Amino acid sequence: MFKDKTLLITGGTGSFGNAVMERFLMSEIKEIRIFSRDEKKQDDMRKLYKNDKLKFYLGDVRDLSSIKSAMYGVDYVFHAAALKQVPSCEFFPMEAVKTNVLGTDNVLTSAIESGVSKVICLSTDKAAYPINSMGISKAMMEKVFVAKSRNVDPNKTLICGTRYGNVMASRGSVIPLFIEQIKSGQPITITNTDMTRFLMSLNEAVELVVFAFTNAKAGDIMVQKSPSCTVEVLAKALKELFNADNDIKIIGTRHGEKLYETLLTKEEYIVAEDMGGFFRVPADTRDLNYDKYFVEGNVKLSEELEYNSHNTEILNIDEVKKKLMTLEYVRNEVKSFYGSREAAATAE
Ligand SMILES: O=c1ccn([C@@H]2O[C@H](COP(=O)(O)OP(=O)(O)O[C@H]3O[C@H](CO)[C@H](O)[C@H](O)[C@H]3O)[C@@H](O)[C@H]2O)c(=O)[nH]1
Repeated sequence: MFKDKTLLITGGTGSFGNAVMERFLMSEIKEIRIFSRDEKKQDDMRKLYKNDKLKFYLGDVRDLSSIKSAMYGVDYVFHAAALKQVPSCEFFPMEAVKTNVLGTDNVLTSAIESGVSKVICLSTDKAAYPINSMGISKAMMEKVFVAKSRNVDPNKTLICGTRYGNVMASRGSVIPLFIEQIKSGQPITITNTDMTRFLMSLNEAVELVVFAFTNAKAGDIMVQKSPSCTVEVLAKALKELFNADNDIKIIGTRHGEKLYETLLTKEEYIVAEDMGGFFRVPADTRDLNYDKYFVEGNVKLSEELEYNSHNTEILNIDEVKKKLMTLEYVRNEVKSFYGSREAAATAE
C-alpha cells in the first residue's frame, strides 16, 4: 500500500517518528517527509540516515501555512506532533490547546485541501476520562478529528485515530529514570506502589498505527489491548534485572496523575468492536437532529466495565522482566552495567 506513496509524519523527529521511518524506509515507499520544529534533531536524523527518500520540513503545526507547504503531493499523514508532558501542560494549558487541538485542526484542514487520502491522528490513554491539561487537550483533539471525519468524503480523505498507553522507556519516562537511579546507587523513587500503567513498546505503537491504517473506517479510534503492571512491580523487576539492592522511596503522586489509566471508557466499551488484539471504537455517525432517532436509555451502560490498566492483564515481576528484556535499550543497559561492574572488580 505504501508503494510509490508519500508519507508525512508530523512530530517526525520524535521516538515514534523515528520508529515509523525505520520501518518504512526500506520499503517501496517513494518519500517520507519529516515535519517538525527542531532543526537540530532534523539535522541529526539527516546525517544518520543519509537517504534520499527522507525529506525534512521545518515548521510548526500551530502555523497553518507551514503545514500547508509540507502537505503538497502527500498521500498519507501520521499525525504525531504533540505536547505530551503532563507536568508542563499543567502549567501551560493554553500551549497544549495550541499544539494539540488547534494544531490538529490545521493538519486536517491542510490534508483535506491537499487531497491526502488517509490521516491517522495519534492519541493517548490520558485522553479517556481526562483529568490533566495534556489529557484534556488530547481528548479535544479526538473530538476535532472525529467531527472533521464526518464532514469529508472518506473516499477522498479518510480521517481516523489511535489511542495508546505509555510507551515503555520513551524519553523522560519512568523506566530510564529507574535505571539511572539503580546505576547511580540512588533510592528508587516510587509515587504510589499501587499505581498501574499499560506497558506498550514503541514497535507495538507502530503496529497499532499500521493496523489502523489498514482497518480503520472514518472517525474510528483504534486501541491495542495491552497488559499493565504496578510501578512497584516495575521497580522490583528492574532491580532484579540489574541485581541491585537500591532502597525504595515513596514520593507520592505527582501533579495531574491518575491511579490507573483508561484505554476505553465505559461508553466506548459498549460500542467497541473486539478485533482480537485490538478494539475499534466507531464514530457516532448521527447528525445533529437527534429527534429523528429513537433513543432508549442504554441498559448496558450501567452494567459494562471500562477497559483500564487496573482490569487488563496485570503482569507479575517475572513477566515484566521478560517484557523489559524485549527492549534493545534495556538489554544494552543491563549488558553495559554488568560490563562496568566486572571492569571495576578487575581494577580492584
Ligand atoms: O519517579 C517516578 C516517576 C514516575 N513514577 C510512576 O511511573 C509511572 C509511569 O510514569 P511516567 O512518567 O513514565 O509516565 P506517565 O504515565 O506519568 O506519563 C508519561 O507518559 C506520557 C505519555 O504516555 C506523557 O509523556 C507524560 O508526560 C509522561 O509523564 C507512573 O505511575 C508514575 O507515577 C514513579 O513511580 N516514580
